[in-house]
Amino acid sequence: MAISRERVLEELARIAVPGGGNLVSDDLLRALHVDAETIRFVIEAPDAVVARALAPVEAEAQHRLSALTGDQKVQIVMTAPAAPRGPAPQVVARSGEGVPAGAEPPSLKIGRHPTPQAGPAPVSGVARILAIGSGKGGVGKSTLTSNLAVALARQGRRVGLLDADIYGPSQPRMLGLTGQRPVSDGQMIEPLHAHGVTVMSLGLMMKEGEAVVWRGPMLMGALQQMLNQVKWGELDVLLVDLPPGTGDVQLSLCQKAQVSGAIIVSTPQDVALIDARRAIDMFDKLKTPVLGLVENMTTYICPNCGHEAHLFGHGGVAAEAAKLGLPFLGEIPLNLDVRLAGDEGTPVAAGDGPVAQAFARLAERLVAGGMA
Ligand SMILES: Nc1ncnc2c1ncn2[C@@H]1O[C@H](COP(=O)(O)OP(=O)(O)OP(=O)(O)O)[C@@H](O)[C@H]1O
Repeated sequence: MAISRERVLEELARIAVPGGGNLVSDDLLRALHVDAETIRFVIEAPDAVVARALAPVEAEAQHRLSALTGDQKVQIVMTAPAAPRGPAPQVVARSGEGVPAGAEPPSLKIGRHPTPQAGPAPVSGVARILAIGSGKGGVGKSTLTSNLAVALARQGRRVGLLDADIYGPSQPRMLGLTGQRPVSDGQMIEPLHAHGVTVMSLGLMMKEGEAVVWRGPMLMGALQQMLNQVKWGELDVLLVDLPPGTGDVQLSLCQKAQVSGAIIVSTPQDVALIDARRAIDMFDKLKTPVLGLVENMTTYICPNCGHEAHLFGHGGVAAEAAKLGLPFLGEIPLNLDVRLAGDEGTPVAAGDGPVAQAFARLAERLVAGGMA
């Protein structure tokens, strides 16, 4: 049985932490994400000493939640803010996906302090950087990014994809790269290639079973390395798959790189749209142009009877785009093949059929508009 976000919070509020209080009342939880398949969150300790003291609390949370739900995978990450100085991030982390068993991460140390730079800089050889964002997790941002990348590559564009979703890097799985590691000569990283797309993921740089959460300067340094120490080659467009929400990664990316624009993905429900508006506000504040909105998981057509249903509503994102005076870039149907293809490592956009066509239309629109 899958349990709700409210039930997760209720259970976590029962877990006492050293010194009194509980995980919820002491405001130690970050980035809680609950969907039918996953319960994921970060426990953020004020420092590394407290993080170590909280290890039994993390274990209890893992145990309690796993006992409550048979269906959802429970992924907990413990982190403490980076120290003001020092080369390595203070990570006290476990769990995570996309990291192949047994494989060693490349020798290049990722997660150092950023090197000073005057302002957002271009990435050598990369003509455009597009940030793919969403206010809310689980709306299909990573799915859209991988499929859009493949659709653009099929139209002859030279495409790169940077998976910067540090809370759950899923691109290695979605693009069929699980088990592969990029190599590095200690200075530069050789990216991977899948379905015509040049790919790099923060997830590929981590040790097995580790989900690293950087904050502030460490995160900025890691992103800077992903942008400048990866041999991207000549690209027409680099798509950056952001974590959900409005956090440090978004901020770091827009401060460090000349981002041409952001595309916001949302499902049509009001709750998702409220979060999408927050993401749009954030990009406005960061002076990154929002190029448009995409509605995901729109119309569902029953494969058996052809009946058309709108499980999450329909048209909400187009209406919101019109209200905000932003382009509506297109809609992607809710379709089982999208998930299955993503799980199997060959995005649906690599094949034929109505969903592949929907991604192809989106890609055409971006190319025609000079955005990709
Ligand atoms: N159009 C669609 N039809 C069917 N399933 C979809 C569709 N879009 C996404 N999904 C599925 O929904 C789930 C969440 O998608 P995805 O991981 O892309 O979301 P996300 O917004 O990137 O989430 P997060 O930011 O939390 O990683 C995945 O299992 C994916 O296969």
